[in-house]
Amino acid sequence: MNVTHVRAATHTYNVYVGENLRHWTADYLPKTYPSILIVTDEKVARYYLEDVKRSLSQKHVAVHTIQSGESAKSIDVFYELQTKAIEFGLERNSLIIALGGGVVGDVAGFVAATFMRGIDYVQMPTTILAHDSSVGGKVAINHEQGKNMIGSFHAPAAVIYDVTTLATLTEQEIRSGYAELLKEALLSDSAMYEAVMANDLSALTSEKLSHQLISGIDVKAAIVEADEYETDQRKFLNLGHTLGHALETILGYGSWTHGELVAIGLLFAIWVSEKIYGVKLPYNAIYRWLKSNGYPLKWPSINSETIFTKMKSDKKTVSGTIQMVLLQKIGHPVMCEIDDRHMLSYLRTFQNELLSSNEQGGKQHEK
Ligand SMILES: NC(=O)c1ccc[n+]([C@@H]2O[C@H](COP(=O)([O-])OP(=O)(O)OC[C@H]3O[C@@H](n4cnc5c(N)ncnc54)[C@H](O)[C@@H]3O)[C@@H](O)[C@H]2O)c1
Ligand SMILES: O=C(O)C(=O)C[C@@H](O)[C@H](O)[C@H](O)COP(=O)(O)O
Ligand SMILES: [Zn+2]
Repeated sequence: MNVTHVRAATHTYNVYVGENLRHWTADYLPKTYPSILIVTDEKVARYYLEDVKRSLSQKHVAVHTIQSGESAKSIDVFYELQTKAIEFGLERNSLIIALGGGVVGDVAGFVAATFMRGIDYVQMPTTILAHDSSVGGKVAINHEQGKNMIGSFHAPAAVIYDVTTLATLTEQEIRSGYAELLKEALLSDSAMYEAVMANDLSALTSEKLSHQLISGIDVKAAIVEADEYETDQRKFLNLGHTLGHALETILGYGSWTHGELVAIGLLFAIWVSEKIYGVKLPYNAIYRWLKSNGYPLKWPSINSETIFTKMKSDKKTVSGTIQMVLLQKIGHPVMCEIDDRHMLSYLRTFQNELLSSNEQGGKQHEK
């Protein structure tokens, strides 16, 4: 088992990564809690809920199972969970366990952040993507006009990541989660980037995957430790998300996965970086890797103006100007202010280039 200690400015907690940890949940909780509410989703419940319940058998435990998928990051599910917490009798010293992927973690975490003005919660991630979402304390629900618009920072009391649960993920969810690993690699260094790109997702061993998840968690933890509340370098963790979040909102939550759209957003960020800084980044290699691993790299049927308008409501926009995370080279992210005229033109040209490379089966892109 691997333990990463996250020592952020105002919170310290452990991230445990290992096999079968769900059978020993009580051993990894930071303290004893008189009552616990487990929040999970209907798919995860089928596979793993009983194991977690059994591992807490001596406690006062209730379960609330929400629908599976992005649509659960809603004000209705948030309210439903608050009602459950009140009716079950959760108190200030109680615990919420978020057993599931990023959706369960984000909505249950936001309930924990706000119930009685904040109680403890523990993340038990069950997706590859949730190596990212379970660390760092960003919790939120969506507004129909914008992704994660209603939320808070609320650090977990611990993260218990049982990597054996990843065996039941679909190929699409493996791809989605791996996009965030690619993001962390691009923020980190060439060694991690090469290691991530060296894998064909259909042949990924659980040993290699665990190793890479730990690297991803370490990258994320280091950034969160340096800037817990995103006043500065934590913004870099949004690489690929300016476009990704806009598309997710416009397409309707859950019609594409978060990671699939982050993957397109990463390509766009790299493409814009090459244009603005005149640098050569591995656009072609990443395009080919994504393509050969089955990522849907088609441009969704939305025009650039609509996407541009949505991008302007990104959380990093300052005084109406889009601030986008770009790369000067691998491991060197920068924040770049992009005026409206340039951003619109980048979106249009990138859309056309992506379309034509898809038609030609991945034509080499020229800087
Ligand atoms: N808070 C953060 O820092 C942060 C970071 C990245 C992403 N996110 C958020 O995370 C969400 C995406 O998370 P996700 O990709 O984990 O989605 P998810 O939670 O919807 O899980 C994806 C799907 O896999 C199923 N599933 C989960 N675990 C499974 C398992 N072990 N076996 C089989 N099926 C399983 C779920 O039921 C769901 O259908 C987005 O809302 C995104 O905004 C948050
Ligand atoms: O932890 C962070 O900080 C991130 O930006 C991680 C992202 O992968 C994640 O999708 C996050 O929820 C986006 O945050 P937001 O503030 O842009 O909603
Ligand atoms: Zn993300």
